[in-house]
Amino acid sequence: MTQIGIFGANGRMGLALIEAVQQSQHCQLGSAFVRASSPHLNQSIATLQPQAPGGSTFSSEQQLDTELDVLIDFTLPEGMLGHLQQAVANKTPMVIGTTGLSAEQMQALESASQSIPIVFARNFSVGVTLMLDLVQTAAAKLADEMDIEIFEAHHRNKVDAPSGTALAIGEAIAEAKGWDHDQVARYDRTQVHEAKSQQEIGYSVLRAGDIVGEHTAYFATMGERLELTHKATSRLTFASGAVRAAQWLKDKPNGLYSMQDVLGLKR
Ligand SMILES: NC(=O)C1=CN([C@@H]2O[C@H](COP(=O)(O)OP(=O)(O)OC[C@H]3O[C@@H](n4cnc5c(N)ncnc54)[C@H](OP(=O)(O)O)[C@@H]3O)[C@@H](O)[C@H]2O)C=CC1
Ligand SMILES: O=C(O)C1=N[C@H](C(=O)O)C[C@H](O)C1
Repeated sequence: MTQIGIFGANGRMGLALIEAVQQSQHCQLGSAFVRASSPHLNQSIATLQPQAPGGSTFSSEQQLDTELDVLIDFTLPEGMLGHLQQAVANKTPMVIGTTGLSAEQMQALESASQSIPIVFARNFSVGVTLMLDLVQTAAAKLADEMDIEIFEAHHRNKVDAPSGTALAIGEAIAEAKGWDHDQVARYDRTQVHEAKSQQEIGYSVLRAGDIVGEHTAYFATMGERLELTHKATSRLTFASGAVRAAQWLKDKPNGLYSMQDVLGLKR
């Protein structure tokens, strides 16, 4: 049995991860960590997640259990970096789904992967993992005059924008086109008083209600438009993917892995 430690265990994804671990035949909930200052510290997990093992309680992220096989982090960038240092100090593999990382934070994650094995994915669903491959095929095969735009929609509480998944889709397209993503990404057109350029990936964002996560890549030209869309309707989809990644990661050598590696979809 793989013993899993979950950071941010009281969050939306944390609670879904507890459920996914419970559903897994190969994993067990080792620890459900919350901040040392959290009102949930030492509380019964069942008060927030009825699927939790009976009698289990939230514990402090400052008291990492060395018996854990894999740590999972879906928090915020600053929190994730602290947890990453703890994982490196304990030599414990880590699955990371936190989005909104800066280039420097991403670099810190990459250098940590020289010391421990890490799976990092901005979307742990099977559908989006496949979509990253499909958009690369479309970008490489469709004519250069195709306009490329990416739309994403999420719940009102999401704090980063565009979503990590939207950026992953854009980066995959830029790679297939041989473009520098930072040069071609357009996040805001309000100050741009000119027509769309041929080498431009436009992003648009919607935040409303309880939308779990929707992404569309558009490839459009005169008279036709191809849309590739993924819609997640349950956080358990991401959580099950992350638990699958944790099980896969357990005995891997140090390095940075993607969900494409986990699912065997790497080109
Ligand atoms: N890769 C993927 O497939 C997916 C990624 N995500 C990403 O996961 C992350 C979490 O999303 P979600 O669960 O909706 O967010 P929530 O706000 O519901 O939960 C965030 C959790 O992180 C904790 N946290 C925040 N900051 C810190 C910190 N500095 N130190 C320690 N803990 C901290 C919070 O603790 P507290 O309550 O005490 O503030 C809370 O437990 C986001 O980055 C989101 O984009 C989400 C879905 C899928
Ligand atoms: O914050 C979320 O909810 C989600 N975040 C990830 C992202 O930023 O792409 C993945 C998913 O779409 C849900």
